[in-house]
Amino acid sequence: MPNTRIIAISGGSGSGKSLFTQTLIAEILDEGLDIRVLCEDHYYRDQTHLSMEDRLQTNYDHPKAFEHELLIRHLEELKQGQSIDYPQYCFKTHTRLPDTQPITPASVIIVEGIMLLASPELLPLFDIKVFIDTPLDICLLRRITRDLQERGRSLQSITEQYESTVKPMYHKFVAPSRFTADVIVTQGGKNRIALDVLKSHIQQVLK
Ligand SMILES: Nc1ncnc2c1ncn2[C@@H]1O[C@H](COP(=O)(O)OP(=O)(O)O)[C@@H](O)[C@H]1O
Ligand SMILES: O=c1ccn([C@@H]2O[C@H](COP(=O)(O)O)[C@@H](O)[C@H]2O)c(=O)[nH]1
Repeated sequence: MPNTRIIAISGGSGSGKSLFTQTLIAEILDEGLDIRVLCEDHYYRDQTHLSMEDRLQTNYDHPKAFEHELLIRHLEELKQGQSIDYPQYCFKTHTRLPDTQPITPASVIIVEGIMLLASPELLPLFDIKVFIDTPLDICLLRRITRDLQERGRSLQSITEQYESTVKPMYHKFVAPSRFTADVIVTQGGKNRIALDVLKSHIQQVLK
């Protein structure tokens, strides 16, 4: 697909990346414009060969936890006008699901995820780099609620994982990656002005 634009939306876990992205996508689709979204989470490595005990030891907040090779290949294929088999990931079992979902190319693709801007191999693919800058204590409060409700987690496992990997990896990888961003967004997924700025950019590309 000639001139495909790829927009990366990154930030800490619980910063509001998904809400921001889903709000943007819904408003663009409402206008009848065509756009795709890929979540970096779907590219967590397949761990079906590991026991549940071993899967619980994985550091999910390290760039190596993601199969970025596959994400790069998929973004390149979409840019070339080819469809991809989008992986599906289960947070409860910490591994890929057997089924994939076909995704067809579009002129604008949004990718969202924690390590997108912390991974030098991905940066050249992005036309716009956005960082959702939310204080870590707010991220944690949101993550607790979400992980209890949606990701089958206990409060104890959330707090242990936060101390052992989420917080240290945030400081090591995610926070410094904000300096690679073109746009820094405060107020999480509800920053109306930032949504409007990106929306008008996307409208210009698509119209
Ligand atoms: N500005 C905001 N105000 C209040 N709640 C928000 C805001 N941004 C996001 N949330 C909520 O916080 C939770 C985590 O946001 P989410 O977008 O899933 O984060 P991420 O994708 O960065 O992990 C969700 O329940 C979402 O609705
Ligand atoms: O199997 C898994 C995979 C990931 N996580 C945690 O998820 C977040 C990233 O997802 P967001 O949607 O950005 O919150 C990451 O911080 C991992 O710790 C997991 O717990 N288990």
